[in-house]
Amino acid sequence: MWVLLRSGYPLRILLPLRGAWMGRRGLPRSLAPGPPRRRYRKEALPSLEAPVLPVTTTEIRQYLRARGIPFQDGHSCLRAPSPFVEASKLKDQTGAASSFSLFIDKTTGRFLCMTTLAEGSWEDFQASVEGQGDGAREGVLLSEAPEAEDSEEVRRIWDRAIPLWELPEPEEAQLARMMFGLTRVTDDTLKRFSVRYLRPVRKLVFPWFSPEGLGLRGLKLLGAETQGNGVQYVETTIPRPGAYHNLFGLPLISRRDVEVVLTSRELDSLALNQSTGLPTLALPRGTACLPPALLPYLEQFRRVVLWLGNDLRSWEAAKLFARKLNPKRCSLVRPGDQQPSPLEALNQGLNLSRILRTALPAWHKSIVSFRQLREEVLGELSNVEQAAGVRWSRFPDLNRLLKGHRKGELTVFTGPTGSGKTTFISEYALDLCTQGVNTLWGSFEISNVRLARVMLTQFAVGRLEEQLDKYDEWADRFEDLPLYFMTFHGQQSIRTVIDTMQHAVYVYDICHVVIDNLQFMMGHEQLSTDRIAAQDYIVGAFRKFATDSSCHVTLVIHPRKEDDDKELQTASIFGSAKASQEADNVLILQDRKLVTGPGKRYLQVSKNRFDGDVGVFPLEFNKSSLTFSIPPKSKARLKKIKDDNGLVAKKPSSGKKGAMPQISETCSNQARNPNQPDLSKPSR
Ligand SMILES: Nc1ncnc2c1ncn2[C@@H]1O[C@H](COP(=O)(O)OP(=O)(O)OP(=O)(O)O)[C@@H](O)[C@H]1O
Repeated sequence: MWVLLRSGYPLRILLPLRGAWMGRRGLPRSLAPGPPRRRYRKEALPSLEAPVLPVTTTEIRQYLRARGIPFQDGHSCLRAPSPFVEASKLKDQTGAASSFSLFIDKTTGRFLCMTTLAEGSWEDFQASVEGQGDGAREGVLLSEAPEAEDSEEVRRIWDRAIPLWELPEPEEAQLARMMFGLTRVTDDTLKRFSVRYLRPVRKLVFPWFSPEGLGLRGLKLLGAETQGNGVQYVETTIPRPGAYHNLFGLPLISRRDVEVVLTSRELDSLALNQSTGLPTLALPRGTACLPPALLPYLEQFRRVVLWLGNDLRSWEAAKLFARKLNPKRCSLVRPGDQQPSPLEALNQGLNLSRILRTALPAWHKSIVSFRQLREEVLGELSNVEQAAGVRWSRFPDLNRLLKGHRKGELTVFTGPTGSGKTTFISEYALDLCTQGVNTLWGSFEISNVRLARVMLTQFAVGRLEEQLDKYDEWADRFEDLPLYFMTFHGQQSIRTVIDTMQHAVYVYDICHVVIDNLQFMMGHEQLSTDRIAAQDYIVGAFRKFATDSSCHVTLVIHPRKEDDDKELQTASIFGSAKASQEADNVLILQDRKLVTGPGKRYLQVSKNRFDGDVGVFPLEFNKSSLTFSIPPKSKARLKKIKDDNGLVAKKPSSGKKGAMPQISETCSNQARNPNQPDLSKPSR
């Protein structure tokens, strides 16, 4: 595979480093290729470069027409003859399919040549068309064939793994089938998909074959661990997840197939294919993301059914992925009691073809009737907890007040200068990110290095300066988080920032963007003479982005100057009331103590559009770990007392058993602090 080390977007990816994953794979030493090794990769994308404006589909079309390059319009890509085919030594002359083998992503302009597997950015494509091709091909298209050590390991594992039915002991085979829920999956199906079993570690092995059948590119190992009454699956991929672009099942797809069912797990694809006979593909990273690099492989399908799982998160992911695939050709299987995941459905003896027939079209016109919405409303009602969003693991009080972190919302966060806003919001976002919320940071004030240092310290919950020998271990784990940083620093135009965010949502399936802070977008505005109008415009742009992209935006805004002895209120947010009206949630970091609660700060949730609960809870800062979350053991036990504001906090008690560990109180919007403006009427 070829990859480019250049892109027009000011995003920097934290690429996972190698080395430590060998331990995490849990492979026996005999299978591990020698002592742990560490290789640093080059930055995939430049930092601090002037951002290049993204290209639009119209511009791509105009460019191709102006250059006399014929093209066909596809679902997510344009297809054109590949300028890389001639240069290639491959002699694939199978006619029309290979003559239009270049796929150009309509949203990003990135290209992939299916014949040579060359890929690159829109600028690189232009460079090769405009005669700088040879240089570009040699200099920019740097070869990234699977790394030799990976290939060796892939080969070693694959050779050691055997088909399930070749296990010498029938009991062992039976146990393995039970662990993976494969009792109803036949040997024929396992054979067709070339699934093997690695006995020493009791893991299933799913191969990743090159599209042209040129060999094994990678593997996914799946382990099953019992947890309570259920089973938890643990995945490991080679290469690392960010480079693992396997659409499992691709070798079984024929060029004539026009319909496919996408699943989030290989096991589901086995079940579906066996019981319906339909072409099925499993996404490499489940519901976490649909990398655009895979879209060219899905272009041939006129209909795509997404059946990703049986929870609300799978449903949300299916809706997001359908946008990329072109909703007009997508149908979605809604989770429900009678519509579990495909493997479960097979095991329960349900009719999978019938479930597929109930799939709902993903495409909605601008005006919909309740009939089209009723299934979605039912989904929310029957999954109340999931509908409340992802819950924080470090901040139970935030769960109590906000209930969770939901897609498509705008959170405005403010607090006095230097009070610890960045530090708090860093931990708040990190908490969600560790739970699989794909996060993009826009830190305009402090450098990404400093921010990453703060986050890493919070991640390790301790000072790393004093334990540098542990640095690699923590850094390796940190790099596996779905965390990305914009490389902007200082003033930026809102248009560029929003374009970058849109790009990140498309490419990395970002669900949470943190902007620290809004003031850095004010300077470049045409309207800078009227700073309040400029801020309103910017807040409106973030609001629209959050809604349209179904992505949560957390926006840090400085407060207006107020007397030091006064607490901040919603009305203290700099600018007009627009920010608090547009926001779904307003959080205020109060730079003072909650009467006798611990810590010198407290967090106030002063608006909560989801269910109206507002309230306060104290934050205790730990200087060595830079965290505000209270470690469960040392949680202060508190008893109720009233603070000046009429809000209720609880006072530390002697720590007797049974005392409440929580120190937050909620109050409904009706019983709010009289100093707060009435926010019960949403502006939208
Ligand atoms: N509760 C706290 N007590 C003491 N120090 C803190 C606390 N919270 C953060 N700090 C420290 O104060 C410094 C400033 O914190 P931070 O940058 O998070 O504040 P901020 O509110 O974002 O600042 P600004 O208003 O400049 O954006 C950091 O060194 C941080 O470690």
